[in-house]
Amino acid sequence: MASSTCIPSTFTPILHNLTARNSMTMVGLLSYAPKTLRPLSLPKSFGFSSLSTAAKPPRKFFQLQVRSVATPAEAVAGFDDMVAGTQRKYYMLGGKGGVGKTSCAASLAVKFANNGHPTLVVSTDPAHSLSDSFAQDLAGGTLVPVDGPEAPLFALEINPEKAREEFRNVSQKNGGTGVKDFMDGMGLGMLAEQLGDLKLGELLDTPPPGLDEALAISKVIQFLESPEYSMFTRIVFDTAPTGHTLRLLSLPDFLDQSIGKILQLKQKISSATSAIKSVFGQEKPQMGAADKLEKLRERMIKVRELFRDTDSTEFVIVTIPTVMAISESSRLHASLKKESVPVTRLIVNQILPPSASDCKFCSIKRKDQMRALDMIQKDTELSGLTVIQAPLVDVEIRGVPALRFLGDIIWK
Ligand SMILES: Nc1ncnc2c1ncn2[C@@H]1O[C@H](COP(=O)(O)OP(=O)(O)OP(=O)(O)O)[C@@H](O)[C@H]1O
Repeated sequence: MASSTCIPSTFTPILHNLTARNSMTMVGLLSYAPKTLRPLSLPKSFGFSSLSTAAKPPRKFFQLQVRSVATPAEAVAGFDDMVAGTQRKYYMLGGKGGVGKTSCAASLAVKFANNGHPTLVVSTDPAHSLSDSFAQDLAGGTLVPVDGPEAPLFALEINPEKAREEFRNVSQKNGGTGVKDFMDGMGLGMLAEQLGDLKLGELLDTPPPGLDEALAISKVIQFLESPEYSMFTRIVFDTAPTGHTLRLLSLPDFLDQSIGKILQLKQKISSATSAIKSVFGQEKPQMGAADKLEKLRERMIKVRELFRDTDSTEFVIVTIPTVMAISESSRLHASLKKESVPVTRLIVNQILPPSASDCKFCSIKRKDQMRALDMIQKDTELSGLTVIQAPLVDVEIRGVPALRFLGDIIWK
């Protein structure tokens, strides 16, 4: 089957060279025709084997060597399903550190935008790399437009520390030392002892791992409630590494419980202090903060619902072909399944191309990778997932053209 596509005429000589060496050279560079276009038909079933960099972009995307590697992604991934409809959908990409979560998330966001979806890509990983991936400064915790794609694409890097600080302030006013001091001052020591039942002190002093992530996602939900965000029909999350994600899944329940207790206590404090106030004329505790806490609790419940909503949400696991990464992905999938989080796709990233067999080191490495891929087929957790194989390319995936390039390989 041939697919019609375009090549910038300014780069034709390079294409000719490549074509002369190998007639299957062209697939990867076709998407990167920026201004002057010339239609060209090429077989769709060729994959990339490597990409080499020239001095200046976008030229580097035209020095591409392609072999007739059938891209397994093609038959199974179903990007058409992902892009269909204007109802808002959320995609969460997660996996072990360094496997390519950010690159895959950013490439998906670019692809959605280029398919007409106003898209938001959000990083909730405390170690943000979206800015690096888009080669643009996206820091600051607000919506930043990404230059390049056809439909609007915005990025948001949530600052989890700031979110935690906010939470801490609010909680302290309601049930932490703020309330404790207040109650001690009021001679309400007995009531203060009830604070011992709360896991709140523990929560504030040694925040459970994953709290940052939960708060970051809760922050996103807060943003999404505002009209400014209503335009987005696709929202892609670049999440923190596996450990955080697993802890995050159990966290909403934990926080929900803790906050529920705080709010009950607030009720008691409120009635006790109003009685005292009527005698001594003291100030009431600040109730605005409790409302904020209630809001946080509501958002936590929404986070939990969002993660489990099969109609609008999909969690995509990203891995690499090593035994360690695949074992971790298997555990991640088991945990996601247990929590009823919808998962259908597994991206196996950074697969060495067959051409790597020319080098002894690469050839051994590739054999290892093939064994790891076999492991997926035998793994009871992973074998049922749609596996998308993405090649290791020999240039860093940075900037919208590069992400578009990667996106066209992965998301088909
Ligand atoms: N298929 C690929 N081919 C070549 N390089 C890749 C590929 N995928 C990712 N990379 C590179 O690997 C590095 C790590 O990728 P990325 O930041 O996407 O991983 P991550 O899983 O988000 O990492 P972290 O867990 O640290 O956030 C980057 O330099 C990226 O350009």
